[in-house]
Amino acid sequence: MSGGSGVMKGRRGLVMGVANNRSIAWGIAKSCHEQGAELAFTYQGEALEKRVRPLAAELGAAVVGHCDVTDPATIDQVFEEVKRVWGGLDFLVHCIAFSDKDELTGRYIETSADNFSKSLFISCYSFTAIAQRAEKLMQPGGAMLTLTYYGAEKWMPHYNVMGVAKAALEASVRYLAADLGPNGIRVNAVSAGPIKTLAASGIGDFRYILKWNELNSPLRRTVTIEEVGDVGMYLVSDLSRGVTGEIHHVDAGYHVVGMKNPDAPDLTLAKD
Ligand SMILES: NC(=O)c1ccc[n+]([C@@H]2O[C@H](COP(=O)([O-])OP(=O)(O)OC[C@H]3O[C@@H](n4cnc5c(N)ncnc54)[C@H](O)[C@@H]3O)[C@@H](O)[C@H]2O)c1
Repeated sequence: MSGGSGVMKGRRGLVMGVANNRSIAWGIAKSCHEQGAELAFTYQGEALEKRVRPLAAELGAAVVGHCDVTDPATIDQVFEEVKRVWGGLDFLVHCIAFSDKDELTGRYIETSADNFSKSLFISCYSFTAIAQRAEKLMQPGGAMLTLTYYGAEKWMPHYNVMGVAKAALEASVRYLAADLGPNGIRVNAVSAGPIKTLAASGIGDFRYILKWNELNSPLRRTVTIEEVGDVGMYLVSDLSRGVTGEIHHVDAGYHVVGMKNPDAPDLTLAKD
């Protein structure tokens, strides 16, 4: 622990979705660690294992194995390992999404049935599948967190089927919160502004989206994984013990804006 006030001391959390040190999951993990949490990570496949293991070591965290959410046996294995190592779980961080890159450009209407199913399964259903396993390991005071984007609420260029998947994910946060609330387990989401990560690089014109947010958000900038991380940490800590079913925006205020900032430069200039 370095510099934190220790609000996460004694809490043990599973972080799913670290791909590298630019991942939002990594920002959340760092913040939880700084506040005293004990962490465990999963990775998706051998290529990412090489990145995740050294990062986990940096935080003195455990690595509980490979998890591909399309393979339920790997989810079961990870939760069995968490149970074996810790016996229980205080919080869960789900930062997992996928869609075919070819359909994250152009028109939503072109979405194929196959990619629709795959995107909704990985980006939305996986949170429910994981919550089913996590519930069994949690006591009252447990907390679950997922990551969403404003493209769930409003049309965004190129976000397409991911917007539909995130809308379903946000609805599932509310349903899971209602299911798990009587057991004292909370379920929330952070709606992060655009950040340059591996997943985001698959979205068409992403640089343009970043620039637009920078010029038009109330804070006139974009956000960092550390800023998302601190809010994520708050939502899985006892500080937010009265909060559940919430979609908390960490987007420099962009979601309150209804029109282009008149002082922002011309759009064609902003695209460069
Ligand atoms: N970057 C942004 O602008 C932004 C904004 C809002 C929300 N989000 C969301 O944040 C979350 C994390 O994304 P990120 O931007 O940090 O990118 P990232 O590429 O660092 O993380 C995405 C993660 O999803 C995992 N994943 C994909 N398919 C999987 C599968 N089948 N099984 C297991 N894991 C799988 C990858 O391994 C990776 O670790 C995603 O839900 C994303 O939609 C991102």
